[in-house]
Amino acid sequence: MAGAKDYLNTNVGDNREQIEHHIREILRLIGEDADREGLLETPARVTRMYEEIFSGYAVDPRDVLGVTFDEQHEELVIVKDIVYYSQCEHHMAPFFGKVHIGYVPSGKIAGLSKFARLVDAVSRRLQVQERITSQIADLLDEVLKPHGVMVVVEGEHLCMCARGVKKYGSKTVTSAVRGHFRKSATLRAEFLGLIKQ
Ligand SMILES: Nc1nc2c(ncn2[C@@H]2O[C@H](COP(=O)(O)OP(=O)(O)OP(=O)(O)O)[C@@H](O)[C@H]2O)c(=O)[nH]1
Ligand SMILES: [Zn+2]
Repeated sequence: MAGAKDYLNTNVGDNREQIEHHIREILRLIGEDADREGLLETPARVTRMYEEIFSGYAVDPRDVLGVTFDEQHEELVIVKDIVYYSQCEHHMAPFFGKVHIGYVPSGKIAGLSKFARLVDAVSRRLQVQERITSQIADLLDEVLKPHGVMVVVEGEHLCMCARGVKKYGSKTVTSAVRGHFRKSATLRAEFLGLIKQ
């Protein structure tokens, strides 16, 4: 199980100046004139974009789930179609899609917005889709201690479209199951049926 140090690394904004400097160097090294008008603000813009797309490094996802409520609803709860945007750790190219989360509470529920915040905290970093999927399942399992959790993630990877094999439109689907979902094909089928609607 990952500890806080595996999640909480840095606030990108604290390194703004150095990042701008290195982006400027990259512009120069790919053959651009970093001083031409159209590029003058680019290092600062890219750095601001990094602050957004890598904002997950400033967050411990457990804090996101910090507020929970005691509630005796021990039936399936699904939060589906949560949009995420991440960067693959191999090429630093975007991949994005939807996350579907189902869980069966065992006395503790989380606010619905917290599932979306959890998705952002885990995906706004360099990632692989499989790890996003299992980290969300493990964090929910750890914090809510539910009877079970199932997570399905759909993703389109630009490193497979814009370059390399150039297979535009192919989708990757990953899943993670914990607790009762592992044992019960009926519960998995109920979850999969409801996320398709
Ligand atoms: N499993 C997994 N693979 C990913 C993900 N994102 C990117 N990749 C893959 O990471 C692999 C890196 O392969 P390498 O052979 O080291 O890199 P490459 O030469 O750029 O590979 P090609 O993309 O085949 O040109 C590629 O097959 C990517 O499609 C992800 O989220 N999960
Ligand atoms: Zn990639």
